[in-house]
Amino acid sequence: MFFLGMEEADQLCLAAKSNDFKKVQTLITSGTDVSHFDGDGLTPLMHAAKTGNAEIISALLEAGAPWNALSPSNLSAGDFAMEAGHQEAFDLLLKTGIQSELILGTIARKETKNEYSNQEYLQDRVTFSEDKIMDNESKGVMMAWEKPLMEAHAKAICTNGGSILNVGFGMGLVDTAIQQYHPTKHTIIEAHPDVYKRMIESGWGEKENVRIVFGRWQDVVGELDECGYNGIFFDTYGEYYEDLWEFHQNLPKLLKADGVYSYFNGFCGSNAFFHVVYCNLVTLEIESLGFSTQLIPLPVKDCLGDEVWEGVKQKYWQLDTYYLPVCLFSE
Ligand SMILES: C[S@@+](CC[C@H](N)C(=O)[O-])C[C@H]1O[C@@H](n2cnc3c(N)ncnc32)[C@H](O)[C@@H]1O
Repeated sequence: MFFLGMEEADQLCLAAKSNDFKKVQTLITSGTDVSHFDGDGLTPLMHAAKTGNAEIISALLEAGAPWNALSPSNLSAGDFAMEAGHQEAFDLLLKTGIQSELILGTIARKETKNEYSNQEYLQDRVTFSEDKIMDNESKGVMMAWEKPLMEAHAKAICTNGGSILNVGFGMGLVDTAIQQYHPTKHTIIEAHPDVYKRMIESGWGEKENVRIVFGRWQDVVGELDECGYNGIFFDTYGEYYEDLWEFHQNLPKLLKADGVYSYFNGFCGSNAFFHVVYCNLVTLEIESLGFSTQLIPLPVKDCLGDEVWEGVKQKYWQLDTYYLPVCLFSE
């Protein structure tokens, strides 16, 4: 099976591919590079994930193999395990992904050069067209294909009627849907001056039940009604997981005891496994605040033809299913 003259790192890929645990162990012990990509662009961990060998996967992960390396077709080891239905392998990779994002991801993202995550976005111009808002790098801030998702979010948070809070106006899709449920009070926080100006120009400031709070939610959260909201939705732009987490810490003092919270669940929308890692991460962290989360699958494949992304720099969503979070205080 092993070719004379073959580099040790390639031998490691081959050993993982052929389920040879002993050889994998020997090569790891002799210091072989566990993050090597073979001629097909695959790492030893990807090969092990394809065959589903949990023993080899554990050994590679312990030796520091990167769980988040990507193949030429943008698939990670976790994607391979998921596609092949190898549950144990998938669970191991998921656990590693969650732990690593909790620790290393946070450290890396904190090293941002700006005062806050989306400082440049909030200071630059945005452009509006009928079907999207784009930032000044031609990245989609909000796009019309999300309309059915926004309608579903509105339905979820308006279940009990009453007072509703939305963070991030964008194209006003979720707010338009919220208005259809006739909330007694509808508070909208928006931080971008151009988006705010457009809200005012299009009459949102004159609606009887609407209160617009202009500013970053981080700066205006103290102006909100304590334990006053029956439904809350969060969907900003250019912020990180840590920002969402920071917002979540405010939930217990904003949401009524029987209130419903939801957020745009778009983290890592171009890789199925990374997305699962983030779905789990948010669910776990929000659980520590006393909430249970239900993720409702919504098919989105049909709204997303190639024409949707014409002129847009990044396809921020490439998955077939969107998981809409519905979060409630646990009993
Ligand atoms: C993705 S869009 C929201 C789309 C909206 N859900 C809809 O249905 O059209 C994100 C919005 O959040 C705003 N935003 C970004 N950061 C914010 C912050 N820290 N506080 C409040 N709004 C913010 C952006 O300017 C943008 O209008």
